[in-house]
Amino acid sequence: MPVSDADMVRAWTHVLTLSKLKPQEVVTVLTSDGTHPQTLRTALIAASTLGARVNRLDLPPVNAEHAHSRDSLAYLGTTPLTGNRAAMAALKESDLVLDLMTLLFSPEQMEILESGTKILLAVEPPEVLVRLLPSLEDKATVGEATALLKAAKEMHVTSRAGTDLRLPIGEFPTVQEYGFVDEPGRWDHWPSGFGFTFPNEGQASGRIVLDKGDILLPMKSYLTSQIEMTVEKGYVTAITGGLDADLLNDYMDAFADPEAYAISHIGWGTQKRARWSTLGLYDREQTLGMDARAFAGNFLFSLGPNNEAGGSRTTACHIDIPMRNCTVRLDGRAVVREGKLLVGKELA
Ligand SMILES: O=c1ccc(O)c[nH]1
Repeated sequence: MPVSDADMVRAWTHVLTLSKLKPQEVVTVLTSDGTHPQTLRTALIAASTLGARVNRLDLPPVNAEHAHSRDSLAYLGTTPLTGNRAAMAALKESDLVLDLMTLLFSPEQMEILESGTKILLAVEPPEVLVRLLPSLEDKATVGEATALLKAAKEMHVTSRAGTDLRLPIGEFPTVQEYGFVDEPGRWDHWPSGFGFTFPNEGQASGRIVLDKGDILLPMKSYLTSQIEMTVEKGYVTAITGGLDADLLNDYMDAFADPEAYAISHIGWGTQKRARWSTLGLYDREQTLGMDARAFAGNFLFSLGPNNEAGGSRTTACHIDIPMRNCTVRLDGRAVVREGKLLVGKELA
């Protein structure tokens, strides 16, 4: 559904206000060839109207010779900022970077954040951005979830399909994604609504059974057959099943990188306005699939890099896998039960 410029300016104004943008602060809008023109046009208007000093930094796309998908999260690590001192200097001198290109999981993103610059990623199409406008309630819900994560020593994920995955945690920080950047040095993604951490290096173990309807990203596919993964010492050591498993194995083989099989971030969706079924209503290249990552009650895990949380793995291959109908326990206490997000006294 098209979105009017007026609605998108109002949406940007809402998000920039939640991000505590002040007059005279420097905002740099980071763009590349895949940037959505309406998202860019309305970001510039909203930021300028709020009194910010607004720059635009347009960088050429990279990785075309490697990536098998045009999804901006499919091939990570190197970005147009790699080795680009002038661009890095401009971004580190900015108070806020609106990333309409995708720096996620890049060493450069971490370096910019360490300078105190805030980064907000916004690459979903305007109608998804407007439908999943962030709120202070989202921040509170994600904050409750990550507070439980922070206090826990082990995440244990099970399902009727056969998943039984043990994930010792505590070595890495938790990450909150609630859609705006209200503190210096913070990164976030608009739209979102989930929290996560990373398993202690080399300690994830057990079995994951992806069931029909679970989602693979960046494939943007709903499984029509089960995929079984064996997890040993933090890595997926076997991926078996039918055609869906063959397709995943073939895609991951292309990276020829054993680090691609490491368990990366682990958490669950808390966004009640996102839905499991939404991905099926979009063409593959229209969306990153953030509804799939954020829908309340999913168990979201990923394969590949962990540099986002200070880990040393920066593999280019990144697979996000939101699962339905899982039970997620933290030190024995359920936070999600058979795909239903538990809140308030249900968490007892
Ligand atoms: O917002 C995101 C998107 C992808 C990802 O793997 C984590 N967070």
